[in-house]
Amino acid sequence: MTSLNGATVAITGGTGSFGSTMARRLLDLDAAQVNIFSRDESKQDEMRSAFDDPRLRFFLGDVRDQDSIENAFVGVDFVFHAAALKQVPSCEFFPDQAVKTNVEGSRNVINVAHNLGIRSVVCLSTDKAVYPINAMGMSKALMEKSAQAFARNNPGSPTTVSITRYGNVMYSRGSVIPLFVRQLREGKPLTLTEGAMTRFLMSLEESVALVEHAFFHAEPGDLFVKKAPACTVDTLARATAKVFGIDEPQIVKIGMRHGEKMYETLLASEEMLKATDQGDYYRVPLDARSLQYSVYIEEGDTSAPEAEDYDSNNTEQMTVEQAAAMISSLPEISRVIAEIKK
Ligand SMILES: O=c1ccn([C@@H]2O[C@H](COP(=O)(O)OP(=O)(O)O[C@H]3O[C@H](CO)[C@@H](O)[C@H](O)[C@H]3O)[C@@H](O)[C@H]2O)c(=O)[nH]1
Repeated sequence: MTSLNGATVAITGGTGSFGSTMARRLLDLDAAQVNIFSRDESKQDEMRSAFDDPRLRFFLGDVRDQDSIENAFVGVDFVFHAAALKQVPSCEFFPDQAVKTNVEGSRNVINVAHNLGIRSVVCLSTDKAVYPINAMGMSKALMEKSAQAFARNNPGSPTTVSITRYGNVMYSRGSVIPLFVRQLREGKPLTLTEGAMTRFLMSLEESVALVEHAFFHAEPGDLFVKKAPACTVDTLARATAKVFGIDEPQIVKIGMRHGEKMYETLLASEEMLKATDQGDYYRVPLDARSLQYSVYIEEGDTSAPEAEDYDSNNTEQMTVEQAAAMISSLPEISRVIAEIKK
């Protein structure tokens, strides 16, 4: 199989922002069947009626429960694993829950895929997994490690496990752009945590293309990172206001939230050293050195070269105009503007 045409694909967390965008893309690519696996029956119901496509199948379950995963994975060729606890504050308050879903749940997904001989599993990760300071990022970092350890320890597996790591996806559920839009519509000031904070910005549509690439081209344990521009939160607030014709928005400063960083890193300098530049993204191959204890201790990497990391401060920085152009191209923004005009 060299394309997704005619393929059966399972998406864990399939009702989320990423999962449902991927589902739409797969249907457009003529996938034979797309299995949506998630916990929330009402979101499944909404998605069922919004898509109205018999190729979508819905499976209730939880990545913490292997039996429920198996149900959804029988006959599947590819898995996109997007199910996660991803809110920084909730993981901060309930870190053990983040471990159960993001670490143990991911391991279950990989194990079931391996047992069923599924061709490829792509695990969704985040820049918050790099030099993590909050429980969400730490649990995602462990998910990445466990995916890589699977690849290292199971060279004969029929299943290629890889990782795609992204920065902030614009307009994803619960994120800051829809919040700014709501505040603008209600005539309220924009709440700014810390104006100088920077974030990578990318759209869901461009992000899912990398998952497709990983399905077909990943070597076991590969990590793919989508390159993206960034901007400060102040620029982001002004750009969102500009899209609605407001040049000087009212802004209140609320201060940094629990577990936040001033900037995010998509690739650590150590990863950057091994990365190959593939145009729109970087590929970091698995470090497949034997972890046999003496080799690990006595034969480190002697080259000790230097590299910079790839972070939201040293990537391309957008101006208000550039960020506004990016925001106004989002389908959600067109919908809001059409609603306002009604
Ligand atoms: O009222 C607010 C809320 C947020 N921010 C700032 O806006 C930026 C983006 O915030 P948000 O959209 O909440 O995203 P993050 O907290 O950066 O996390 C998102 O982006 C990650 C990828 O980096 C994903 O993994 C997470 O699931 C997702 O919530 C941050 O600098 C916030 O400090 C404000 O200025 N005002």
